[in-house]
Amino acid sequence: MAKVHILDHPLIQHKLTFIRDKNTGSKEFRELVEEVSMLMAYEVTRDFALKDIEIETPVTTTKGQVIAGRKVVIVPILRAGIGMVSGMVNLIPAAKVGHIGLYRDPETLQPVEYYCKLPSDLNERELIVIDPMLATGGSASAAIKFLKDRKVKNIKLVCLLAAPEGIKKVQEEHPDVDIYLAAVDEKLDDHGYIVPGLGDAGDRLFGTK
Ligand SMILES: O=P(O)(O)OC[C@H]1O[C@H](OP(=O)(O)OP(=O)(O)O)[C@H](O)[C@@H]1O
Ligand SMILES: O=c1cc[nH]c(=O)[nH]1
Ligand SMILES: [Mg+2]
Repeated sequence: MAKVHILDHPLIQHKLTFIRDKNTGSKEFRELVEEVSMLMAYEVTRDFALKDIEIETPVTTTKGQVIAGRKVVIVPILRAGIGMVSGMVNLIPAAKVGHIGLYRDPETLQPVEYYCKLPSDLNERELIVIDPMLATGGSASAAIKFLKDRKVKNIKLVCLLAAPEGIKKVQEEHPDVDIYLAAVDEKLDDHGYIVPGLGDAGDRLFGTK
């Protein structure tokens, strides 16, 4: 079974509190989501392998370590996942970015696909799927299945908040995918919103209703 990593770093938890606050406006919300995503990228890349290289300092020759050619694709689930891209790309600048467009039907809560653009060398790369919200898990699970159908093997899922239902669904359907979260919330409400949550992540990022 894949691991669930809760990233309880004080900086992440501090910023998450203001992300949750309904009085935080779109500008600050966007900035905070970017900052938390960057901090999360730091943990998500912790298992990246290093290789030794020789360099010259102004004083002498020495060995240094660099990341061993790990190729990454960051895949935001549109729309809300877009809010996490810049923070992730800041720390993994060589990453390509693929997009999967899914929205959750408000009646059925089922994911509906409307867009896909992925790099052609997808299956030579490690994939990091990003979306602020893991609620029923339908969207994340569908996005991961979509990628696996294209023969991708190494996938991680990074979300800000999750409900226990969403974690369970992804773990059951994709036991090979590690999940990285800033927090696990209590439950879903009758409309499939995470409680206490942060509301509609896409609407708060983009100022829509
Ligand atoms: O786990 P689930 O129950 O599938 O819910 C989570 C999904 O819902 C939200 O997207 P939404 O459908 O609101 O689309 P948006 O990003 O365009 O706002 C969120 O960003 C996830 O993609
Ligand atoms: O709480 C939730 C659940 C799904 N999508 C959101 O944006 N928020
Ligand atoms: Mg939304």
